[in-house]
Amino acid sequence: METGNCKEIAYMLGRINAVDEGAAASAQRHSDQLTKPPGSLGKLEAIAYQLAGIHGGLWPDLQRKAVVVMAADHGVCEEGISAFPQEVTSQMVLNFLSGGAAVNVLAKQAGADVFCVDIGVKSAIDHPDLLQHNIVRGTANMTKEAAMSLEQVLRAILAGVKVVDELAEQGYQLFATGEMGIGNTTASAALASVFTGLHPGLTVGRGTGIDDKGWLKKVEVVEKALALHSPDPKEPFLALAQVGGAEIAGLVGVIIGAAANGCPVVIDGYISSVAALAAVRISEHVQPYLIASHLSQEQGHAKVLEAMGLSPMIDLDMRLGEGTGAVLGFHFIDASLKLMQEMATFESAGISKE
Ligand SMILES: Cc1cc2ncn([C@H]3O[C@H](COP(=O)(O)O)[C@@H](O)[C@H]3O)c2cc1C
Ligand SMILES: O=C(O)c1cccnc1
Repeated sequence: METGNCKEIAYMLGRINAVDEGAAASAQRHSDQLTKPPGSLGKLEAIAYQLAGIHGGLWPDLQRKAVVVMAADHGVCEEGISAFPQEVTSQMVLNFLSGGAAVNVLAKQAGADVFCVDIGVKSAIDHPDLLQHNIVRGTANMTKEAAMSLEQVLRAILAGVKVVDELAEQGYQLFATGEMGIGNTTASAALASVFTGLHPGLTVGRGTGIDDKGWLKKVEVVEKALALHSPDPKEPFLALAQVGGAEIAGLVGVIIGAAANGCPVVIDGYISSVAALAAVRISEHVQPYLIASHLSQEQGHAKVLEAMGLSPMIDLDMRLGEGTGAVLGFHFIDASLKLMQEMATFESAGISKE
């Protein structure tokens, strides 16, 4: 492994501070004085305590929001595991850049900005708004060889960290993970099996909408890749190289970067959650910075979230990715903070507690 990049990642991990439990406890004390039975706002309360803990006081300003969409291609597409052709990855990149994708619409509504990154797209795309961080022109077919080298994984992670460092420098305070990569639910299922120990029959989903026959094939493909590489769950960097994807590694960097900058990061669906689980396996210190947004329809998502001790805010039967669920989650984060800041207390409203 290239020692320079290893050192840089170790340095990033060292920048992650423990959250302030005292601030989280003060947030809860404040919340318990508001005109509602304690705990009755459920996860909206829990999120507020978590945000106070991350911020180190009451209340963070999270006006400037960014969703980072990592795009990459997958060699495993050769095995016929997606309902859509590989070209859709780069076609969708252009769609993100012209503002026409679902995530663009939802981000605009939530007051967030979309940043699209070429981290592993097969052919170069020349566009002034595309963040150019390509580390591989499409991964290799994981059923035949490692998807990437360890070096490429490290470079992808560092690229994700760099993107977030620059956005944090520009004043962004809240991040969401998004991705685009035809075939990436196959890589995600393989990694989910590695990290949870679940059989591919429980981690492989329908992705873009494959039928029963396609699903059986996809399970076989993941089984074959796992049999070839025998990835070790205790070696997350290597597992990412063997059966991962460049956008998944890039999102690991986004998550580490957000935590290192003291910013909460909202996790989207299956692919993003697998990236978050890989990040947690790299360093458990990132976990307190994670907020799960929605429960994807993709089989295995609930188990991946459970493995990190996360519980999603919403379940809208979505299965799109791009960061769509995470950006919807921004609304609930805003709602949580507004409630804490604007509700009356029992005392100020003259309401009896007992
Ligand atoms: C038009 C279109 C837009 C998308 N936006 C996200 N995805 C999602 O579907 C892909 C994963 O599914 P699979 O593993 O089955 O290929 C990813 O690109 C994911 O972001 C899309 C897929 C399509 C077709
Ligand atoms: O949950 C997701 O992120 C997802 C599910 C299916 C297809 N693309 C993304």
